[in-house]
Amino acid sequence: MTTLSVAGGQVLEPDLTVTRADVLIDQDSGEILEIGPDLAGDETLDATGGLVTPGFVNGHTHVAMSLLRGYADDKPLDAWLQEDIWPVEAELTAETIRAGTELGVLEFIKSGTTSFADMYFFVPTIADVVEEAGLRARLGHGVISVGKDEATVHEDAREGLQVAKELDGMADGRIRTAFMPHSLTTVDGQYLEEYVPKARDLGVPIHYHANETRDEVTPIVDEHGVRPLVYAAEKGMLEAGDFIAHGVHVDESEIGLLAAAETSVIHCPASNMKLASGMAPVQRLRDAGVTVGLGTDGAASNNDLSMLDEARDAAMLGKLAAEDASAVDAEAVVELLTSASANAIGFETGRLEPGAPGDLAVIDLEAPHLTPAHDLVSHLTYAAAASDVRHTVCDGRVLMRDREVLTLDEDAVLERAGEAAEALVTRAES
Ligand SMILES: N[C@@H](CCSC[C@H]1O[C@@H](n2cnc3c(=O)[nH]cnc32)[C@H](O)[C@@H]1O)C(=O)O
Ligand SMILES: [Zn+2]
Repeated sequence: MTTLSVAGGQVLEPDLTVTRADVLIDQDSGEILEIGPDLAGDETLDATGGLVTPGFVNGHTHVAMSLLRGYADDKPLDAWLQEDIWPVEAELTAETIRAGTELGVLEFIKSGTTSFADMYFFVPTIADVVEEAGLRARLGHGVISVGKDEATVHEDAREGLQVAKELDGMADGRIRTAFMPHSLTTVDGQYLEEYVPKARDLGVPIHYHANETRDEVTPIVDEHGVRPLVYAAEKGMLEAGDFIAHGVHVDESEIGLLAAAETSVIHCPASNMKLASGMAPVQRLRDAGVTVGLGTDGAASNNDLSMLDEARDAAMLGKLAAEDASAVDAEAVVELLTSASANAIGFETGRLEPGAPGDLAVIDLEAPHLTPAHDLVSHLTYAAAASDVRHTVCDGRVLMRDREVLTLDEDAVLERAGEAAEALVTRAES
């Protein structure tokens, strides 16, 4: 057995108290062995002056959209997708996806994120990059029917099932999958009826965008006479382990449905603010017993992939939505950032305790904006930034040491991403 000791720091425990301790990880199993004083390991990571936190869990993203960062801003969801994003995405290739995924996961590692859920195209390529970079992910192929002929939709849906089946368990189990119809309005009901049961047979969860904008709610109410999440339940898409992205425009009956079904919601505050979609009722969801995770969504609607930024946004927006400064408090936000997001996407990560996966980040506290240290949970929510992350560890493997990423060549990734993005946009605009 080889071991890694993350030594000399303060450790954020699952009950959100902070203890001076070392964390010892078995690098063969990837699990945390012990948390306590003076734990020597074969390899040591210096956490002196730092806070050891669970690696952050990004519950909803489209990681390769990093290439579209800053390409199309300042539009609402529907126009943004149809006029700008989809025409460019039509030109994506596996090579472009590789470059964009490398760029996105580089940003994850540099900002302390160790696991994420992703919906996109060319998923086997995404899985290869995740494996090499050393992260943990739940991956799925986004299935859309609008604007496509029937044969193409069946092909798309079959690819969704195939990805869910074949990639599950890859990278020593760090890669899990889900079936991911894009949303309740972009996939016609007949396809949901046909393919959701097939995904159930594979035993994978279902993940989709839901109730993101009012324009997504109204057509379902008009056409089917029920709220979107009632419609989702009718289609078999609201079960324990499933998770929806956004959940902005949900009414009390839908909140009750989510809680009863044990379907989670991934809150994406930056994307919701930027596209002016609205504010998810995070406090009401949590009060009703719904598991709420946190996600960045894609970099084109954020425009960064830092979960610490997302944490602050979640706190600020949560208070505004509830018109209550005590809503979505710092402790709730740290749960959203770690254990709750992990629970939402079906991972055991997000907590530092013996037996849990060795996924963590060390935050450097020796900075003006993190001084004094009255309350480190408050600092994580309100004051810490991506650039404060000193080390990142996933499954017991050091992915970043002293801000040097060990699993990717940073300069090469940036260069390839710049070239791929430029070529992509040129293809789309010619
Ligand atoms: N196979 C599908 C791909 C879907 S991937 C997931 C899609 O979600 C899109 N997306 C990104 N952010 C959002 C959002 O906030 N709401 C809805 N869709 C989004 C993204 O651009 C991508 O097209 C197809 O043939 O089009
Ligand atoms: Zn999305």
